[in-house]
Amino acid sequence: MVPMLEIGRLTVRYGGVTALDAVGLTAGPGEVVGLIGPNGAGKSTLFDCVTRRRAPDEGVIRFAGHDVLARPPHQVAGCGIARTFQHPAVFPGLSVRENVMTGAYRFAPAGFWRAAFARDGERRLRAHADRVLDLFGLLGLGDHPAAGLPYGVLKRVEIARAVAAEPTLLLLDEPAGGLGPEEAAALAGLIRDLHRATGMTVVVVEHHMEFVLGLCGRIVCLDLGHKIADGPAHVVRRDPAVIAACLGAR
Ligand SMILES: Nc1ncnc2c1ncn2[C@@H]1O[C@H](COP(=O)(O)OP(=O)(O)OP(=O)(O)O)[C@@H](O)[C@H]1O
Repeated sequence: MVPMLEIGRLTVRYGGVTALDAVGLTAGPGEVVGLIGPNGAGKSTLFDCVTRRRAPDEGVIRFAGHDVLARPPHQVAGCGIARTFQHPAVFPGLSVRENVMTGAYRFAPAGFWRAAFARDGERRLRAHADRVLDLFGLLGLGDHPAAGLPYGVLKRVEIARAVAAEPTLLLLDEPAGGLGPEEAAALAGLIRDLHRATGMTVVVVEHHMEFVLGLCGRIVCLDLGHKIADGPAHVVRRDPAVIAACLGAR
C-alpha cells in the first residue's frame, strides 16, 4: 500500500543548527500518528517542510506517492494537505464563518474571491462552512469577528478551517496547547469522530501525552533533530530514551 505521507532522510539546517537530521517518517492511509519530542526537537520544522513553507537541505517527501518538493508551495493546500499552527493563525478582521470559508476555497470553481462575490458560489461556501462550524459547535459564533475570541475557541476555528478543506492529510501542530483539561478532552473526541467519519490521515504534534495517547495508534519521537523512537503508542510511551528526552531526565 502506498503511504499517504512518506518522508525520507529529511535534513534542515538553520546556520549552525541542524533542526532535522536525516529524519524518516511514514503515515499510512487513515493512520493517526503522534509526533512528540521536547522543545526544539524539529517537529514544526518537519511540518513546515511538508507544507512547503521551508525547503529542506536534503530529503524526500511524498504525498500519496507524489513528490511534494516538486510542487510549488501554493499548490500544496489544493492537493489535499491542510495544517494548523502552534498559535492559531486566524484572520482577526474576518468573522468566524469567513475564516472557515477561506479553508474551503479549493471547492470554489474559479478561486475563492471570485466565488465569494458570485451569489451562488458565496452561498455554497457559506453552506459548507456552516456544516463544519456545526460539527465544531461554533455555528452560534459564525458572525462573530475572530478578534477577541478566547484562545480555546480560536484553536477550534483554525482546526475547523483546515477541516473545511476536506484534506486527505491533516497536520495538527499542538492542537491542545493552551487548552484546559476539559477543552483538550473535548477536542480529542472531536478529532476522533472526524477521523472516523472521513478516514483522513492525521499527524499530530503535541506535548500533552494524554491527548496523544487518546488519539494516536503510533508515535514518532524526535529529539534534537533525530528520530529516537517510532512504534505503537503503548511501546513508545514506555521507551526509556523517550521518557528521558521528554521529561528532560538525561
Ligand atoms: N527560523 C529559524 N531560524 C533559526 N533556527 C530555527 C528557526 N526555526 C527553528 N529553528 C531551530 O530549529 C530547531 C527546531 O525547531 P522547531 O521549532 O522545529 O522545534 P519543535 O520541536 O517544533 O519545538 P517546539 O515544541 O518548541 O515547538 C530549534 O533548535 C530551533 O531553535
